[in-house]
This record gives sequence, structure tokens and C-alpha cells, in this order.
Amino acid sequence: MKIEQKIDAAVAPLREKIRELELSFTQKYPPVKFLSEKDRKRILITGGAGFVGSHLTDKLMMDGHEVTVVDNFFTGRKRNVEHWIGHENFELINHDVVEPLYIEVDQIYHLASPASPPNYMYNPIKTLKTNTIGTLNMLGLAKRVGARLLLASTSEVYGDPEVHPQNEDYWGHVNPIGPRACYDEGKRVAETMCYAYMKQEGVEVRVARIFNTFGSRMHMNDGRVVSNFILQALQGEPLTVFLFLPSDLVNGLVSLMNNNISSPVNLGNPEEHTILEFAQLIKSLVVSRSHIQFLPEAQDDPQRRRPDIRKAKMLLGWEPVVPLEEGLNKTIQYFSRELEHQANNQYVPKPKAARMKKGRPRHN
Ligand SMILES: O=C(O)[C@H]1O[C@H](OP(=O)(O)OP(=O)(O)OC[C@H]2O[C@@H](n3ccc(=O)[nH]c3=O)[C@H](O)[C@@H]2O)[C@H](O)[C@@H](O)[C@@H]1O
Repeated sequence: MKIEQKIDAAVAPLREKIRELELSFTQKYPPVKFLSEKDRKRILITGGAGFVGSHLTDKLMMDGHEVTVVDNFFTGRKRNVEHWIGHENFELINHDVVEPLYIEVDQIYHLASPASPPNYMYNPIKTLKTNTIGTLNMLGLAKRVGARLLLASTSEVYGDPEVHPQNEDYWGHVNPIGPRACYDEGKRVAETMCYAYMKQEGVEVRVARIFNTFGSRMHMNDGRVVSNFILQALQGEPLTVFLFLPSDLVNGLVSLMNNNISSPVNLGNPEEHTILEFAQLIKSLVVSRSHIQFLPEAQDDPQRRRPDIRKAKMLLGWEPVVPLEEGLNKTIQYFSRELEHQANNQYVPKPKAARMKKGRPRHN
């Protein structure tokens, strides 16, 4: 045998091994559609490693777009998007939107902000900066590159509403100096900025007012009703007494982004439950022996909130479709796995502080 043949024979199994490894590497990603250059968009998702952002990342990646996730990992987690790391259409940037960002994109989903009361109240000034300076920076970016920006606004802009249900024309009832103001007013001024950039600079904007959402990848220490109830029921603790799912929400956001409605649109589930009904439902789904406990309410806590979604239905043909119990069961499964993880001491999910301050208690 010639020397070349010998080398070839020796190298052949190695080549085969490399091919196998390459295949296993490319096959580890969820399936992604192929989009032509014309249809493929470069999409920035701020807060893309968070609870809602990571579900949106999944959808847009699977639809075949190029997705850049920007997150400062205050409440977002790398784990939520780790299944895309290394994919040629995916990029993860550890960046705080309070600092300017210069990249080239076609669409911006601006979701970056802590969203649950314990998280956004932990550092109210940081929450204000994120929603004001952060939104200004993203609008500046949108203006520079001619991108369309969708702001993830919130039902909190309605405050503790005096009308029921709330449609998009309601101006809200917000205490500007209360404990929730950093988030409520932050989002209100973020909306104001969107329309100022639209009118003055011609930036294309979309504003989704999102109502309470729950589901997998929601933080266990989120502090909102569903996560609290499930956690307490699973751990046999007392339940300290409407919602919809990330898949429904993500479809609503994408539909709004690609529609021509620039005025605010409510996205939420109009099916209303009392907190007590909800506690009882979760208790029975978890098959928990927890008892339900009544505590004094928190300051400025909205008494009742229900979205009027006629606008989304009429203009986007959108409404939530996932049944409540199905969503709850999925979330319960996700939290059970997270608790197991914790018990095994492998990973303890906790919101990370943007900046630790001496002597300031952590909220969890
Ligand atoms: O102060 C003012 O008088 C001006 O403020 C803004 O203009 P400017 O501050 O130049 O900033 P924008 O281009 O609107 O961008 C806002 C911010 O976004 C940030 N940015 C901009 C572009 C970009 O690609 N990325 C990015 O993060 C910058 O930090 C910038 O401060 C307004 O657009 C002007 O109309 C106004 O006259």
C-alpha cells in the first residue's frame, strides 16, 4: 500500500467521526424554517432571555429569522435561550439597554424591564432608567436604522382602574408617587416616547398593553399570583390570597408587529376569575393540602382588571386560545422540575441584582 493510501485509511474513520459530531451539533437545535433573504428579518429582542422574551425568541427563530437577544440578566436567564446558543441565526448580547446600542436590525421587540412588583420595586430608580433611558435608546436605534419598534407596555398603565373592563381609550388611574409608580409611570412615559418618535421622527411604532401572563420559564420568585400560588401549593405552604399564556401572547405580539396599527392594543385574557377561585383551582390541580389564607392587601394594588380585547380581535383577528387549566398544568410541571433542580442543588433560580447595594435586603 502506498503511503497516501495508508494515510487515507487511517484518516477515514476520523473523518467519519467529525461528520457525526457535526451532524449531532447541528441537530441539537429545534427545527428552523428556511426563509429567503427577502423574507428573513434581522430582529432584536431586548429582554429576550426573560420569561416572555425567550418564548418570542423561540417563535421568531423557528420562523427562520435572525434573532439578536439583548439582556442584562437582571431577571432574564441564559438558560431560557441556551438551546439556541451557537446557532447561525442567533446572537446573545449581555447588554443593558440603559447604555446605547449600535447594531443593524429591521425590527425591535422592546421587552427589557423587570415586570413583577417585587422585581421592579427592588430598585425603582433602575426600573425608571430602564423604561425611560432604555426606551429612548431603542427608539434612537430604530430611528437610525429605520427599524420598526414594538413596545411591550402593560395593563399597569391603567393603574387601579375606575372603569371596567379597560379599553385602549381609557387614560388610567395611576398614583404617580406610589410604590408601583416606577413601573406604571415608566411604561406610560415609554408609550409617550414611542408616539413622540413616531410623530417627530417618523419611527414606526407598535404598542402592546400586556395583561397578566404566566407559563414555563416564569421566574419562581416572580411574585405574581400564579407563581406564588403554585409554589406555595407545591411546598404545602398557605396560599396567600386572569391570565394568559406565552404562546398566545407571542402570537399577539408578532401579529401586531407585522400589522399596520400604530395605536396601543390590549393583549390579554378577558376571562375573569376571583383570586379565591384561582387559589382553589391551583390547589386542586396541584393536589395540595395547603390552606388559603387572607392577608391585608398591598398599597395601590389594582382591585380589578380585565382587558377589553375587541380591538385586537377586530384588527388582528387575535384572541387567547389556550385553556386556563392546560396552561396552569404546564406551569405546574415546569415549577415542579425547577423545585427538583433546587433540591438537587444544581441550580437555584433567583433574579440577579443589577447592582448590589450594601445593607439593602434582597427581595427573595
Ligand atoms: O436633545 C435633542 O435636542 C434631540 O434629541 C434627540 O436626538 P438625539 O439625542 O441625537 O438622539 P436620537 O437619535 O433620538 O437617539 C436617542 C438615543 O438613542 C441612542 N442610540 C441612538 C442610535 C443607535 O443606533 N443606538 C442608540 O442607542 C443614543 O444614545 C441616543 O442618545 C431627538 O431625536 C431630536 O429630535 C432632539 O432634537
